[in-house]
Amino acid sequence: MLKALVTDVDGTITDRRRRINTPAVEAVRTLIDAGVEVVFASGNTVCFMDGLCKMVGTDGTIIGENGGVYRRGFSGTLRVPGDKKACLAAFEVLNDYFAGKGVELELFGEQYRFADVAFARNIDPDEARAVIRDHDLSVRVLDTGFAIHLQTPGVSKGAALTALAREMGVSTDDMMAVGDSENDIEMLEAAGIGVAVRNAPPAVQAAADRVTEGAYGDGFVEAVKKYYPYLFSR
Ligand SMILES: O=C(O)COP(=O)(O)O
Ligand SMILES: [Mg+2]
Repeated sequence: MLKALVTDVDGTITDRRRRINTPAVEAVRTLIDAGVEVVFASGNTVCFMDGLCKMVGTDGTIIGENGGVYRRGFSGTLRVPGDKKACLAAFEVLNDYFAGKGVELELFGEQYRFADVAFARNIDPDEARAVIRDHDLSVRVLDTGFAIHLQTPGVSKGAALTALAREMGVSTDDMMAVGDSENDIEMLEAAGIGVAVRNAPPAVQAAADRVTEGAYGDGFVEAVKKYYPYLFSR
């Protein structure tokens, strides 16, 4: 029996422009009202996630900053496995490199982040990876389709999911995870059932147990209805 649903946010319960998919919100509320725990897992900041949890109606259990932070309920202790200093140092290296090519990097919500660094997708992530490699930096470059993130190794939504499952007293086998992007791969692998929505790139689809027919929020709703048919039979 699936006791918890862990879902990515951007690209999974939104459309391609990041507008929330309202049937996806309704599906989440149906799960919550039936006693299924719903966890949002995102590259976004804690404050963004808190607003989302309040307005959708979850208990505030979150994985944020690609697993760089996680928390059980609104009032739980915020765990911070990520290392923002290392990510910021790597960002400075990238910033200098791209400035030399006349390209300015635009940070996203830096003052609200505890663990990872996010910036606009106006550069090629593979070029950023090569620069990080050349400088021997121990930092991962993640492209979510909405932003580029820097994160320390070992930190992922999947690692946070495993730690959170322990705090929740739920086995990861009893969890379903849904996602759309490379920052979701470890989470899709860690959960008992991993579902990729149709817009996910091939490597993400390959990491999933199932890929939906529909894309974005429509794919999310399809997955929820598939695994919880009894909640949607009327
Ligand atoms: O913050 C991002 O870049 C993407 O967020 P997501 O993990 O909810 O897709
Ligand atoms: Mg996403």
